[in-house]
Amino acid sequence: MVYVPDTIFALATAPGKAGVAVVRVSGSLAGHAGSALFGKLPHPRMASLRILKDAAGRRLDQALVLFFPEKNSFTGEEVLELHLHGSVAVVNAVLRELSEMDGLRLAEPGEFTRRALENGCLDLAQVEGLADLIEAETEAQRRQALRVLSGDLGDLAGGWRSNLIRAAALLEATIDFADEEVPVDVSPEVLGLLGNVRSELATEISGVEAAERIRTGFEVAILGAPNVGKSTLLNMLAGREAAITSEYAGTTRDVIEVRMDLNGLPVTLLDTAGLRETTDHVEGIGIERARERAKAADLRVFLIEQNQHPDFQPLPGDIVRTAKADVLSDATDAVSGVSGQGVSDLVKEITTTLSDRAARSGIATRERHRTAMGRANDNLSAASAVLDLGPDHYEIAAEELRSAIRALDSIVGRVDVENLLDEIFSSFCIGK
Ligand SMILES: Nc1nc2c(ncn2[C@@H]2O[C@H](COP(=O)(O)OP(=O)(O)OP(=O)(O)O)[C@@H](O)[C@H]2O)c(=O)[nH]1
Repeated sequence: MVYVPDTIFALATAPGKAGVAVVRVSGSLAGHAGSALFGKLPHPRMASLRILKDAAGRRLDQALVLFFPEKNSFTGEEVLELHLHGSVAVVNAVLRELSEMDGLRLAEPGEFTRRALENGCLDLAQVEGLADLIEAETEAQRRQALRVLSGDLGDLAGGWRSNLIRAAALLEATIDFADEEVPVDVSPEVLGLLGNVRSELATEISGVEAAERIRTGFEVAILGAPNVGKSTLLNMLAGREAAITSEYAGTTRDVIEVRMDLNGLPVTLLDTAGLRETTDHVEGIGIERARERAKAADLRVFLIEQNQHPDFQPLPGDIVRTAKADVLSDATDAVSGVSGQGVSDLVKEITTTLSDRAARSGIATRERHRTAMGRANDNLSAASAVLDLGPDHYEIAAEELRSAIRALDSIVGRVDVENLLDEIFSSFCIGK
């Protein structure tokens, strides 16, 4: 018997009051469900305004409906989209009606996308790109996610794969004809192919860290002595009173985090406890935390009082500013969280520094990709090393190439990823 998956349905838009709410149905009974709700199905992929009715013929809503035939939809299955009036009551009534139809059930989180993957409409990297696109809050995140969703990583891995398959084929041919006189030495060509793939892998591997930062956000820590004005500056940057400020030194004790969009870059600003020697136990813990978080941050902004020597060592690339520019006679390189003096300049410098780092990102965006590329790279370096030992060792080199191909295949989900799927899809919301 052929296994037919259930037909699933869910609200695809955010729950709550809205102008329009979209309910999506996917599976072999999607068309049936549509006919039951509003009669004849519209032309494939053409919007049509219909009256939806329940089984007893009572009106549920007037809605724009779309029908996508099998193989011509996001999931690869028949898909029905109902663009309803976005009220809780309308959505609930339609979901209730669908749940009463035979063979239909509510979708699990990410189940639509999972079906798209299973039906070959998306590869695994694209699924990750889609998850990132839905999470995207800033321009940099949107652009990066869209690149992965478009399949660029799959294309790149596909190119490496073809090169490695050609290299493996050359080796296999030599192995198969080992007893005969082989006129050509294949190792230069094989080494050339491996060299190209390895250098591209190295570039991509080195870009993952920056890409991860774009995904999860850059951390910028504001540091300085107590009372120098760190919290006031953070509030000015955040545009709201995120941190408590006061004239008492030692006000900020724990690390305060504010997420913001800094000219398209996702940034988490950290306000930290003022750095000083203290006998106060709780303040001491805060200062220790401040130092640790600041060390791990992507960038540090040091605020110093005029004419005071900081008792800390900025790292290369860190930003140093004199505090309280508004009360200084010479406000060069100074900033004020009270008057706003120097703030746009500071924002510009933070943005430039982080943009330079963001520019190092490649197409691969996750630790999972880095691990797979790293494994492939190790296999290829092992293969290159044994190739130099002569044709007797080609068998081992070919095995290393096969392992490298398997590692690269895991990026797009061709192999070895069953155990990852639950983890990846659990981060999706229902209806996606
Ligand atoms: N004139 C002037 N006063 C400021 C400025 N920034 C902060 N202050 C004042 O300095 C005092 C300390 O400000 P905070 O922002 O709480 O300083 P902080 O560095 O976060 O202090 P801790 O939490 O103790 O580490 C407050 O009374 C602020 O009003 C500034 O740019 N100009």
